Amino acid sequence: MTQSFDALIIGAGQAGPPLAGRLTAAGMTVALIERHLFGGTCVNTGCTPTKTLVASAYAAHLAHRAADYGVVISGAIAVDMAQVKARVNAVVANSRSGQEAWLGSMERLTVFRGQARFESANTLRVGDELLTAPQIFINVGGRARVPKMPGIEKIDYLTNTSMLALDSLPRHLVIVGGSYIGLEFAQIYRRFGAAVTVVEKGPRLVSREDEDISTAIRDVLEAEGVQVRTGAECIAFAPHADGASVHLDCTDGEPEVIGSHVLLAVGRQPNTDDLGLDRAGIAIDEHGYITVDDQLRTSVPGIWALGDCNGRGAFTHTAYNDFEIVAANLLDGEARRVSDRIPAYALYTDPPLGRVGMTEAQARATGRPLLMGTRPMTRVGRAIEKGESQGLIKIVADAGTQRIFGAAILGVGGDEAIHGLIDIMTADQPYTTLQRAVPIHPTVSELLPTVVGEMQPLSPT
Ligand SMILES: Cc1cc2nc3c(=O)[nH]c(=O)nc-3n(C[C@H](O)[C@H](O)[C@H](O)COP(=O)(O)OP(=O)(O)OC[C@H]3O[C@@H](n4cnc5c(N)ncnc54)[C@H](O)[C@@H]3O)c2cc1C
Ligand SMILES: NC(=O)c1ccc[n+]([C@@H]2O[C@H](COP(=O)([O-])OP(=O)(O)OC[C@H]3O[C@@H](n4cnc5c(N)ncnc54)[C@H](O)[C@@H]3O)[C@@H](O)[C@H]2O)c1
Repeated sequence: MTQSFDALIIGAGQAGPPLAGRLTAAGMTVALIERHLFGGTCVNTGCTPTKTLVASAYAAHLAHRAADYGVVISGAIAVDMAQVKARVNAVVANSRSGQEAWLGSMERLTVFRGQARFESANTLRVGDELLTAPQIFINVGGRARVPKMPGIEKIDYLTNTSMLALDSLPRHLVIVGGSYIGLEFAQIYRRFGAAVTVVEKGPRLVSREDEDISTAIRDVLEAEGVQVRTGAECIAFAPHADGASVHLDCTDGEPEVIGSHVLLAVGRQPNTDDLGLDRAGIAIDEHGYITVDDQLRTSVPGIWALGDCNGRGAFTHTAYNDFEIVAANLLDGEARRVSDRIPAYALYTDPPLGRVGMTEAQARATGRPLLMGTRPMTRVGRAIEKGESQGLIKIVADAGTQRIFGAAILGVGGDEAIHGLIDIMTADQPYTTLQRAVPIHPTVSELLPTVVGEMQPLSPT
């Protein structure tokens, strides 16, 4: 039997549930289909568990540094990995069950458990059920990409999902991929006491960032004992008595690393391959991302794609912003667009990297006259007082319009302090407005007016 609704939502990740809330509140009947865990990637295998692990790793790190603060710990410092995992599981379970309870209590919402597939442009199949609606919202997210790499099928590799099942310390964790996922896990497990090697095929870590930022992050990780191997262009795997061997073709260093565990962190791929998109005629790009316009409409009228699966963002806040855009356009008579979004994100190494807008390289590529200000965290009082003065602040602005183009705050509290700049960019105000504010002392944010006040013309190179 076919059941009819006003709208269907596929996926209970970051955009689907709040959209269900808005649509049902507007009086619509909605079916939401989830095949696995409520909360999707962020809650279950992404942000929430990893940032909970970051907190445990920070505690371990600080315990080892206790003497720097005049604190005496008598006896050995140990990490109980089973306890660490139990803490993660509790935080995740709490978040997931909150999400599930919220959806369960939503009037006019029917939740289906199972894999949704398109039968046509207005009908989905979920097991034996056929669901139909004039509007369909796709929020299917993504999963770890496992590229064809020589020997990969012969070893037991881990992904961000299976990493979370570990409740003992790897002897030597080899991480393939030196970007967000790889670097967060690298520092976490190094601080827990594992030997860690990061193998990155590119010439530097987090290559989307400017070179000075990449270098500063590498310095932080290496100072803690993480081995970094960049330029690893010819990676191959083979089973080994101690786990797995990873053959490298790096410009320097040993040509082989033996790891007890191998984590693949080489990017994500959208969950669009088993959705029956072709039966609805929904266009995808060459990587499987659903093609959308500036208002997140797919190539088929009445069908939208939100979150990681549309390739327009890869973060929880961008997925949530997709929900806000679609809801505003459909229900509030607004005309919000993805292209109005100022890119911002954080990398949760310690210290974290807070980022907004363009990198210096991207700003230079505009050809506009630029101003740039930088300040090492060794000249930020709050960082010195906390004994955490690694990193730097860097702000680039348009010399003509006085608008900030972008900024990076790699330093203690950088993930929070960056919001002062996100806000002024969103308000479309000149950087001089920042200099009228009276920031609180002592904070990292209080140095932002100083950095913009000291900006100098950037010579073209
Ligand atoms: C290790 C890691 C750490 C991360 N840390 C951060 C961070 O600190 N900050 C940040 O902003 N982002 C972070 N991210 C990224 C963030 O998790 C994602 O951007 C976000 O979860 C995307 O949300 P989404 O709603 O698009 O998809 P998801 O959260 O992936 O949700 C999609 C849902 O759809 C369901 N689904 C898929 N196909 C079907 C189908 N056919 N039928 C029914 N249901 C289906 C899935 O089961 C899933 O529940 C991290 C990611 C990883 C992997
Ligand atoms: N703090 C956060 O917000 C956060 C944290 C983790 C993940 N995420 C999200 O998850 C997404 C995926 O993260 P990711 O780190 O897996 O992917 P990524 O796409 O950011 O980086 C993949 C890295 O792997 C390298 N690589 C690719 N193929 C390789 C190979 N064969 N051998 C060695 N290195 C190789 C790339 O050069 C790149 O540095 C991110 O785009 C981000 O949106 C966000």
